[in-house]
Amino acid sequence: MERNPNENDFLENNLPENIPFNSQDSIFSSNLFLDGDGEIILTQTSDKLHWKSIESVLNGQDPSSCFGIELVSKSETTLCFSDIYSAEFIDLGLVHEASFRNARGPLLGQSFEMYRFTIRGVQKSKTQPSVLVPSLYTFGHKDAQTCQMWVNRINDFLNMDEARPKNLMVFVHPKSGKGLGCKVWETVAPTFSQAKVKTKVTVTERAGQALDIMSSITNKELRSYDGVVAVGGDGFFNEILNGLLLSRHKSSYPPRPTEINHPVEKNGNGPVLDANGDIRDPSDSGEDESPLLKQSTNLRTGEDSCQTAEDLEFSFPNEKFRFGIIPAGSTDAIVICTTGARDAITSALQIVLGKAVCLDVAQVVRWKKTCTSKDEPCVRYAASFAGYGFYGDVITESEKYRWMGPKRYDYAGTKVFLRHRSYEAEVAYVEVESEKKNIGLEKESSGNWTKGLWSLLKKSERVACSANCGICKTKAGHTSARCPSLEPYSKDSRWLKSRGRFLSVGAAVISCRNEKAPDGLVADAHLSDGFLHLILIKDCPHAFYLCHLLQLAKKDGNPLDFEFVEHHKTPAFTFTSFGKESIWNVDGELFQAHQLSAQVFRGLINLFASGPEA
Ligand SMILES: Nc1ncnc2c1ncn2[C@@H]1O[C@H](COP(=O)(O)OP(=O)(O)OP(=O)(O)O)[C@@H](O)[C@H]1O
Repeated sequence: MERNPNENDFLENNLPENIPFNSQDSIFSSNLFLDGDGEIILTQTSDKLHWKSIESVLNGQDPSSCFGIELVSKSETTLCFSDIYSAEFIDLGLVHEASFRNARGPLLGQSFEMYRFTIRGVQKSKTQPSVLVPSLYTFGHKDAQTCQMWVNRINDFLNMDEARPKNLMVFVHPKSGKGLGCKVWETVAPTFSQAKVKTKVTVTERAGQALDIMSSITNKELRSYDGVVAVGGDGFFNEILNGLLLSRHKSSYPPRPTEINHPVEKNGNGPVLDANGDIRDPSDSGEDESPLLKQSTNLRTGEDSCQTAEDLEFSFPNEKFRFGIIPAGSTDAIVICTTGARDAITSALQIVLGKAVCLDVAQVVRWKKTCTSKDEPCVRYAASFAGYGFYGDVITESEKYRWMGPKRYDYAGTKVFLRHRSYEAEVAYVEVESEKKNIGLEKESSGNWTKGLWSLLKKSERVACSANCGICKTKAGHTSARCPSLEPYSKDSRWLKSRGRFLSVGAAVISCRNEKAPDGLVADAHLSDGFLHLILIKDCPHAFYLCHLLQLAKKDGNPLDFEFVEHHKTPAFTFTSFGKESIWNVDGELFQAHQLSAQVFRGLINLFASGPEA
């Protein structure tokens, strides 16, 4: 049937009988021209756009292959509104008919001059399900008004979606990773303008600048934004997170190590129970509170605070205000764990589409910087990891070689590994009921450096975090940032203690997947499970430690299934060093602490991300 592409007409109530649309679903339909394809019928339903080639509609056949010639385009496409981020009118121009592909390559079809509009959406990469790829469709019609009407209809839909950001603060770290921070931003900036998201961009000139801006911005101004985006690495994200939380998150601190009076001893042979455990409620901190601790309590109750009532309104978790990360760093573990990919475009698309995922955040409180310094609490928030010993030494060493870029971690890691130092320390952590059975199993299978039965059971129980993760969504749990009255642990919580020589002490908030450790340090850590995954690596022969590191570097490896490795899921722990060393690594940044404690706040922040695809 010969059709003139300029004879576009509305087909609603006028569709030929053989058009397989459910007319009840169909809100609106038009006969349009799709660039690179030909005439189509575009239909809008309550949640998607759908188009079908007019040829296939009229002839009831699929024209994607004809006489051995394969059409480049598919005859039928569906685009959910949740996957669309832009619709734009683009005036008069050429629109091309379907191109054919034969053995010699694509052949161009006829072209027509028409008014046009574009729709931009996303689709999953065929090879990597977590990677999003932008898609662009150009439609044509002889009548400008028809094009404009479609653009308005689609934009009305997109504007109704309150999850999508309209106004964002963006911080770009130009020297991040390989020094490509600005280039990365230039690559993704068009996505934000296409999606009509306003951005206030600051390219940092020094370390600490983003923190200063985030902490000094008034809450009123902050509320005019839908979130803040870091273009950089984990350390840069950490700086922004701290800038926002340090002055605004209201909570009492976890107890200091000296407050854990009678923790249950655990000398590497399973726990020894002590009925006299007396743990003070951290909110009853007593008279010897430091000024900072007092300030925190005041912030919580609102008493004697220098902040105005308006300032107090910016609370956490905050459903509206989200964080975003566009990866440009050396490790980018937070991006990999929250999007499943290390891809700037994927991150940008997830941001403009308004995806959301909750993230646990650890509050790390340093009580003593060195063994001789005075008690003075100093707080840092961590979104991925806090570690001592090996991890602290690697970060200290790697800072000397920042000029090497991401390779500095390999070099520093090798140097520190060859030194094979261990550190005397004491760690106390809150026992979690559901974890008791694991400790029992661990004890039963002890006696070997590897854990035999225990490792098999643990491996089969592993559930990695993924998009729409059931574990992260469970409301029940020992801790919830959504309910500020709930502390991560209670007055009755029992603390267990481990003292000895450690190669490292680490607490992972998330799995910490990265390109060097494909499953992360803790494969079954979740974005919002409400746990710190405490990993204690006891002093062991050099070769055994190497085995642990090799397992860490392997896909489906078992880095924690060694007798010298303890893994405890806990909402809080304390740490005291018994040597001179006191270097911690908090989200990849140096933090000197001789005595510290940490607690996790479940789902404290929201991120523009959808979680990794399984
Ligand atoms: N303009 C700047 N010049 C120097 N340092 C900066 C600047 N802006 C930010 N920083 C600091 O640089 C540190 C490292 O940044 P970032 O995390 O982006 O890079 P990275 O260390 O290469 O990546 P990763 O943390 O993923 O390993 C952060 O602590 C950040 O505060």
